[in-house]
Formats: sequence, C-alpha cells, structure tokens
Amino acid sequence: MTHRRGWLVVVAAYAAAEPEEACTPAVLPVLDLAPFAGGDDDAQRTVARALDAACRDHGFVALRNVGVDRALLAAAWNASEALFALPEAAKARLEPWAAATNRGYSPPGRERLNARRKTREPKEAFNVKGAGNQYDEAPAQFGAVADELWRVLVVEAANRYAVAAALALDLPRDFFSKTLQQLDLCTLRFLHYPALPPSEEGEVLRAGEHTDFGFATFLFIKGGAAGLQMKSVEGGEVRADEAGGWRDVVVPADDDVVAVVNTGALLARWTNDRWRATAHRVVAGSAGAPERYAIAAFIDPDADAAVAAHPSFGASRYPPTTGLAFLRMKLDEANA
Ligand SMILES: O=C(O)CCC(=O)C(=O)O
Ligand SMILES: [Fe+2]
Repeated sequence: MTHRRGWLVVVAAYAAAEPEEACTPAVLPVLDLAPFAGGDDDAQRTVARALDAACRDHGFVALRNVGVDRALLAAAWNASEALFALPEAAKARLEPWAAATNRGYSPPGRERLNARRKTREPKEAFNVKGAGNQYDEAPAQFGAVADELWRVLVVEAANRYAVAAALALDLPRDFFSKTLQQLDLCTLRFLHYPALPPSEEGEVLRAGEHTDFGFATFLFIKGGAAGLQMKSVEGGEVRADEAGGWRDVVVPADDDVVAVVNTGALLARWTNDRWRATAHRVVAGSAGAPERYAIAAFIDPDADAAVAAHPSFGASRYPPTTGLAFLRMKLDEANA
C-alpha cells in the first residue's frame, strides 16, 4: 500500500467513462466445481444443470472449489504485490509483453480492451504461459507461485470446467476438453490497477468494455475489491453501446477463494449463443480508488482447434474459426 508515488501524474492521461449512474448490483449465482474432481454422476448433473441456467442468464458465475486454496491464493497476492512494487528500472528488465508470445510485462498505458476508445488504460499486467517464462528478474517466489497457479487453474480446473460445460450443454463429455490439450494459447495474467485520485470528470475506466476472447476466464479479485461491472447477457459482445446498463458484479464476500468465471467469445460461437460472452469492464468512481489486484486465467482453445457451432444449436451465426486466428485478431485489436 506504499506504492502510490506518481498517481496524480498517471490519472490525468486516462479517459473518463460515462457519468455515474445508479446501478443494481449483479449478485452472481454460486456453484461448486468439486463434483468434477471425482464426484458421482448425479452430483455432476445437478451442477451442470445449474451451470447451464447461470450461463444462459448471466454469462458469469461464482465458482467454489476450483482447486486454489487460501494458502496458494495468499502466496499469489504476495508474489503479485512484490512484482508490481519493483522499481521501474527493474520492471524494464522483465520480459516485455509481445503479441507473438502473449507473455511478459505490459506497462501502464499500453492496452485498451475496447478498441473504439481513444484512450489507454492505467493498469499494468504480467502474463505467464505454460512454457518459456522468464522469471530471473521477478521477485524470488514469483515463478514458483505462478507455475503452481498455472497447474491448478489452467491444467486442472479448466479441464474440469470443460467437462461441466459439455455436460451442461448436452455435448460429448470431451467436446471442449479435447481442445484444451496443448494449452498453448491459455494465459495466466497478474493485474495491477494503480490507485486513482478523485477525478473531476466522473468515473475512470480501469479496463475498457470488452468480452473475453476464448473458452472461459477464471478471475480472482484481491479482497473482493469493487470495480468490475457487467452488462446483461443479452447484450452479447460489445458493439457501439458502451453507455448504460452496467451493474456492479458482487462476489460472495465470505469466501475469497471463490473464482469469478465468465464465458468467452469462442464458447459463445461453439454454442451458437446459447451461452453468450457478457460484456464487462473495470471502473473507478469519481471519488478515486485504492490500488486493486486481480489474477485472471484465460482459458483459450488450442491454436489448431477448430471452432464452429455444434449442429445441435442450429444453423451457425458465425463463420468457423480456429483458436489461433481468433485470439490473434482480438489481441491485435486491444494492442493496436
Ligand atoms: O480485474 C478485473 O476484475 C477484470 C479484468 C478483466 O476483465 C480482464 O482482464 O479481462
Ligand atoms: Fe475480461
């Protein structure tokens, strides 16, 4: 909490979102992934039915028992704080983020998740992949914690969720998990949103309006910090309607190992929009905001995985694509 040097300088350059509006909070349905780590068929079917309802109604769920325990999550927040507290000169020695790898450090002011916004976002991030991570310049414990989170979330939880989703959608059990074998496009992302002072121009966008790109995202928010907002699921992918209809996402406060899981755009394509990718963003109110940490595991289908609507969902609304073609297009938009 001592790293607020320079925040006045930072905020002046970033966009005001729309004027503040009263919003009804979105309380996420809470589901339990435990039956997919060895439960019986009935328990799995019960969760799958609830998952289908939640994904059709919201596109966001709160998920218990994804495999991250309190000790691992605490270690992850410590590692993340230590990384983002490095002096700028040390951050400059981290592997720089590059589109070709989607790995490494991305400094404040580089991204805009909504390509139609003129201004960029004050967040910084460090992306980890399944191989090739360069931890030499990161704090001592960072690499071990990041690799363990990768194993738990990307290797294990994602595959369990893939089976739950297939069951929920009446698809063959391995329909999604067979596209999560290489895990070459998945990304574990440590996010830091620097503190913001009061703003005379209203709300400040900390992460622009977007839908996630891939299969699904597992998100942890340190201390359940405010800021994440979502639209209604009917909106689908963000088009020209950034204003209006935003709701604060409420994560159950009693249990900070709950993951927020949301549907990505490729899963929407596979299901021909039975499940949609819900637009979301991160904002800070005009009164300013403390710094905020989050960790996102973006679960993306393998580079060579073909993505086309399953025939059981009717005539496809989308042209077929592949994991790689779609992710490249989305990353190019966010970094252009
Ligand atoms: O920090 C958050 O709460 C959400 C971040 C997010 O939506 C993203 O990085 O895709
Ligand atoms: Fe997102």
